[in-house]
Amino acid sequence: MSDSSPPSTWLSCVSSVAKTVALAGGGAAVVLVGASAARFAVIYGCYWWNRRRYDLEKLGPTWGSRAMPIFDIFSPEGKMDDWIEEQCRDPAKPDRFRTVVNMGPFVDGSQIVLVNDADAIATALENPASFPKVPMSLDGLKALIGEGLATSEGELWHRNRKLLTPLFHFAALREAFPCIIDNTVAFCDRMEQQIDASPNKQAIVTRIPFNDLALRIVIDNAFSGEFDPHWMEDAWTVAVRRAMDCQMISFLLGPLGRFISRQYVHLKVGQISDKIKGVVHKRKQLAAEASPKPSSRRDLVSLLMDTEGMADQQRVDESLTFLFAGHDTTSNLIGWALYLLSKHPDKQRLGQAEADLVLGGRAVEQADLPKLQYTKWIIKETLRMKPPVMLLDRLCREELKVADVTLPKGTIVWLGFFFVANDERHFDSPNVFMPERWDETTDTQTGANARHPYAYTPFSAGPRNCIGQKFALMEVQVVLASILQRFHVSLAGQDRVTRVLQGTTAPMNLMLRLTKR
Ligand code: HEM
Repeated sequence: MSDSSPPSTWLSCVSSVAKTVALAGGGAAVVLVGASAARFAVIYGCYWWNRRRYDLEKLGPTWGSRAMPIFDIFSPEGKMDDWIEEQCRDPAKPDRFRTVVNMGPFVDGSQIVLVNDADAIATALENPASFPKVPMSLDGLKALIGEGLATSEGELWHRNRKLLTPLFHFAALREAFPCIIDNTVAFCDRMEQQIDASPNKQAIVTRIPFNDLALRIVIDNAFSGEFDPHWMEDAWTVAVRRAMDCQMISFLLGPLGRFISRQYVHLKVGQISDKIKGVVHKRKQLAAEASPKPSSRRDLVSLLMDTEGMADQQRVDESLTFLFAGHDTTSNLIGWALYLLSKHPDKQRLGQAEADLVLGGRAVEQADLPKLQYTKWIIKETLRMKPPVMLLDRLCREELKVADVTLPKGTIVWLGFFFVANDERHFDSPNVFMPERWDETTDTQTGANARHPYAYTPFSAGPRNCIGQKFALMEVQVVLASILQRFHVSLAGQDRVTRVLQGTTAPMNLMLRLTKR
């Protein structure tokens, strides 16, 4: 078009482009809304049809009539958790209303039932073939971490579990210890510098610095620190956020949504995978040149490299799994523990007194861990009251008996660890933060009164329990003892902390004030 074109020609050109874009956008929106509405109609239709198979009288009051619960778990207010807690904790409710709770439809139209019964949880977790992970939930996770230990099943899972178990043996944990303490001391030093530099001699911290610390520890342990932790933190945070958003899109739009969201998540996860592949190739090259490895420690990558016949993609997926499973969980546990300690200064003082007695002025050593008993109880109690994983979903490939209710094949069960561990049928005064309850010398729930072994399973149980449990407990014990040794922790401002599900259950709005002791 020449410079001399009259302005009206320009205008009509722009306006027709705008019209076309608006029409296309409007059309797409109509298609999306129509597709979602149709999908919901089918889901609810299937759900109402399915409900005939249930003795609804025996399922507790329903949440599902209000909404599809799967969407509420993404809401920052955590309304559904509060509702469940209300139901489960109300002593006026008949027992069975607290044991089996009708949670409404799953995204494929099947019935979700929350199961708060230790016997039923035991049956489901001990028989993964009859009660596998829910394929549709796994699908979302696979977009993020591929087909690693947490998302694989059958023979592949079995082989990988056997292969990766040595990473968590006593000797391997001993090797991992220096990296945990070095990162923790550096974290405490940074906090002290912030306090010294601030006019009112305090540091205000959210849950982010704990997240960074936990991620650094995993990166160092799994990859011998071969990544830039800042880059990895940012990339990982974006990837997890995208995966959470995309789960919603896949649920809303079905297979098409799943396809689109996978591509979107992959744009970020692909960058992380490329970095991991880079480490794998570097190690291969060094092995070929018979050069010494950058680290003589057997980290995750070296273990994966030494496995004959393992494809590089499998190595990447296992690495992503450890990044995912190994840092959000522990950082949230640290955040929740400090939150509870800030609300219970008397318990905090007991933890500080123990740190003073065992450590004096020096850093934690591995031999101190068995002596830091009170710190261990704080962790156990935090895992009971504020577990990073509140429940797990499973698909019933066979009937599941829960108290006097039989759930038919095809039911999606939510195994409510959290609700069982906060039920007065298993724990006295469950709403009270009482680390001392874990003192085995005074525990009244022993012998014939022994607590049900599945009444407290924050790391899950059975063959698919958490492989990183010992590592996580060691890490959190070191971090908490070091913080208690050096700082007072209190809430900065009003308590606005709520639970939010971001992969794991995180303390949203956590704002702590650290001052030097
Ligand atoms: C407070 C910290 C942690 C908590 C509460 C926790 C909790 C859990 C739970 C409940 C499961 C079962 C998930 C399911 O069946 O769907 C699990 C599995 C798993 N966890 Fe952890 N975890 C923690 C820390 C860690 C760490 C530090 C690592 C690794 C370094 C790790 C690695 C894994 C892996 C790989 C699985 C899958 C195991 C399998 O399926 O065989 N976790 N975790």
